[in-house]
Amino acid sequence: MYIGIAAPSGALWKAQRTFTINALRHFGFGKRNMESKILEEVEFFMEVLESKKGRPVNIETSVREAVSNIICSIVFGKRFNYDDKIFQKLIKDLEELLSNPYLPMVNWIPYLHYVSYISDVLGTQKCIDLVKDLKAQMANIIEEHKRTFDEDDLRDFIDAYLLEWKNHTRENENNSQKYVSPSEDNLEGVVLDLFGAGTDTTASSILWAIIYLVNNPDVQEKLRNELTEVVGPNRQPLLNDRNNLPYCESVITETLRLGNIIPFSLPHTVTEDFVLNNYRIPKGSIVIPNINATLHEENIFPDSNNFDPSRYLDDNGKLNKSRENVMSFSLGRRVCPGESLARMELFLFLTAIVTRYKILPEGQLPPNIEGKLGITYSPTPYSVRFVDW
Ligand code: HEM
Repeated sequence: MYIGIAAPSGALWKAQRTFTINALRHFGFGKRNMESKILEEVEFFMEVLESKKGRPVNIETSVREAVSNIICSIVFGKRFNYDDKIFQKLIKDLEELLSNPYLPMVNWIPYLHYVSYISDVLGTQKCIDLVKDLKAQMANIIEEHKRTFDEDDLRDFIDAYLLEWKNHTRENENNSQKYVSPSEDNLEGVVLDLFGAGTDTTASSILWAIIYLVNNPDVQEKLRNELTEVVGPNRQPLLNDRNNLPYCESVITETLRLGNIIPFSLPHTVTEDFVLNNYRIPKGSIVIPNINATLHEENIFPDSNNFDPSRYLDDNGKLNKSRENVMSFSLGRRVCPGESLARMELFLFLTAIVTRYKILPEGQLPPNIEGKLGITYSPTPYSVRFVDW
């Protein structure tokens, strides 16, 4: 059975989420020492761009691999080489799963699963097979951890989870009042959720940022000017520089808004009957938060289809409050726990690229700004050129 973190509710969800957030923090999540892990990966990624020598390149797979390696190093305790066949298969399977255009519909209307008994027109059977396959790959990694587990030397998230499970089992043996805890059965699901959520989301956001910069050369120029004025042309910008780079922060916020990679968040279930604007919403209903509508609210984001980072700046070029209305990570108790990591990754990758390269279209026309909707909204494949400034 697949449980993970994003799917359950109630006590099981709470136990999974609390444990997961604490364990991720222990391994550097949201802390400054994440910076060196991300920068190590930025360097590998920049080597890929360097090797293209200004020729057109579709960087989708490289971006996904680079971003994925960061969550892999926290959860699995290691990064993979980009030509590692196992890693390539993981990334490919994940991409195929999340890009199925019918998957959101099947999530919202679960009865559609029955259609797959007649024919797999919606590709759901294919998705079930992909999840099985991905889980089997997670199981292999977990098995390897169990073989080499040492509770005095925790290497990563999987080890921390194994220890937590072991401790709860010991305690429950001596305690007649059993309580919900991370269970070993669910480890594959949790690890797969973290791998999926930590890979696809940020990678798609970086790919959107590049599209917007190529489509808006004036924004690219302004961003590069800010970086060279504040940081200089030869140094990699660091997280400490962030407060002095308001235009850069605005470009990232505008990418999160317009890129809008999870337009309908995740479906939530109503736990009690309630009334909203005279509509009765009974307990058990599935509610689909329309994040997309909030990100295109014309009163707050005038000319909302336009990529305009300056909307987050006041007359003195300082950040204003309107960026707090960009709810790409959702709100409330289920708000995305990966926000701070995602923002660090976006900042370090984007600034490394723009400090070093001018990004140009492959030919006459810039890449298409229409994306494709699966579980996430990601860009259609494109190629661009990275040319020394
Ligand atoms: C630009 C990047 C990202 C965006 C826009 C994003 C957005 C979201 C959104 C909208 C949700 C649904 C929240 C809800 O149910 O109300 C979510 C959930 C989640 N995200 Fe992210 N996310 C991003 C990156 C990440 C990263 C890097 C991780 C790494 C661990 C992550 C892990 C999760 C998890 C585990 C959940 C489920 C939380 C729960 O149900 O309690 N996300 N994210």
